[in-house]
Amino acid sequence: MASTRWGIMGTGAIANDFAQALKTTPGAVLHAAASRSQASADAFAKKHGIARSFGSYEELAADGEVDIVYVATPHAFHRDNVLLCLGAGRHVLCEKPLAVSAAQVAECVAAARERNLFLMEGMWTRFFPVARAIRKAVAEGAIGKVVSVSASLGFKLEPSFNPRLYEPALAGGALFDVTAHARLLPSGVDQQTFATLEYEGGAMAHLELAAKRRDHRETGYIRTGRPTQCPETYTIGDEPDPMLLRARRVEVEEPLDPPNPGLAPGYNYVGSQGLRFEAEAVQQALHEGRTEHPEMRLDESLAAARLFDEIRAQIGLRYPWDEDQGVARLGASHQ
Ligand SMILES: NC(=O)C1=CN([C@@H]2O[C@H](COP(=O)(O)OP(=O)(O)OC[C@H]3O[C@@H](n4cnc5c(N)ncnc54)[C@H](OP(=O)(O)O)[C@@H]3O)[C@@H](O)[C@H]2O)C=CC1
Ligand SMILES: O=C1OC[C@@H](O)[C@H](O)[C@H]1O
Repeated sequence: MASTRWGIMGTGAIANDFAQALKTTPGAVLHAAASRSQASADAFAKKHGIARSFGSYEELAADGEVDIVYVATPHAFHRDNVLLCLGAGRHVLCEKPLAVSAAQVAECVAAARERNLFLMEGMWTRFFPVARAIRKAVAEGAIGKVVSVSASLGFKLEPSFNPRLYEPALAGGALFDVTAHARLLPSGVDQQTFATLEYEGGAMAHLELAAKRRDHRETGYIRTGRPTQCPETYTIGDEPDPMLLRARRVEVEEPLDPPNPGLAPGYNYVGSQGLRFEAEAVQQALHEGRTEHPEMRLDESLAAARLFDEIRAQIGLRYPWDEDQGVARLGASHQ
């Protein structure tokens, strides 16, 4: 297998995990790491056996021997970091979200397309064997037509765990950090309504009102085998219901190595050993001369960014740069 020289931008928690995962990725070469400080870059490079270390992101972007840069910085900087790399002629894999507004994502996508460079948002779980097996089963009609998907993902994110999550200037908060994984894109508002209700005392209810569903049999459920971010077993198909005559349920299992649940040694985040599937997929796309990955297209990142803008406008979640980006004010389009 041809090799791919990776450059890692940022030396935080996920950068560590990605470097760790690259060590188990066939064809991956840990070529360079960059930090805002030379000392951090050196320490990171030493820990992971990386050949080159740079004390600025600009130096990494300028390294012509880097095949692709993995951007692992806080959300608020993704746009600038991505544009820096693309501007220097580097392919880019950027952690989620690709950027923090639709306008910013559009800038990144335009820059990549103009320069004919590879760009992908790091939706890592999409490349897990189990996720691919689910998509295949659904595409083959194993559970019939899916008309409803609901996703739920939550963590107890303590400020002490990672302060960036509480920092507006770094685009902290659950929307960008966690919702980015769920990717529920809007389709046909007349057909389905999702409502979230907040009760006195803080309780919340999530309702799905479907006007199009013809019969229960066509409802697709995806259940995870275990309560963890990266399950290895999913059951897809109908909700268990004694009234169902033609239930179609399929169990899809693709164990991780080392297996979940739990933190694999050397990693900061649960399931991060699975980052290697994403790295491998990106490498293959590069070797095929692609500028987008067919399983994680840029149009999808754009659509998700528009959805996030909309959610932010509706819930009044404002970030410091919104005035410049034209992100709608609370209620501006919903009064
Ligand atoms: N796929 C997944 O499941 C996960 C994805 N992520 C994503 O990865 C990205 C980084 O998250 P994570 O590694 O947890 O974050 P960390 O805070 O642990 O690391 C971010 C790194 O970015 C660099 N950085 C640049 N500018 C700043 C700044 N102003 N303040 C703080 N750090 C800065 C720092 O590296 P340096 O000092 O070397 O420049 C820092 O170590 C986010 O986009 C996040 O959503 C995170 C966790 C899991
Ligand atoms: O993407 C993520 O997944 C795991 C979380 O703990 C983390 O904060 C988030 O960035």
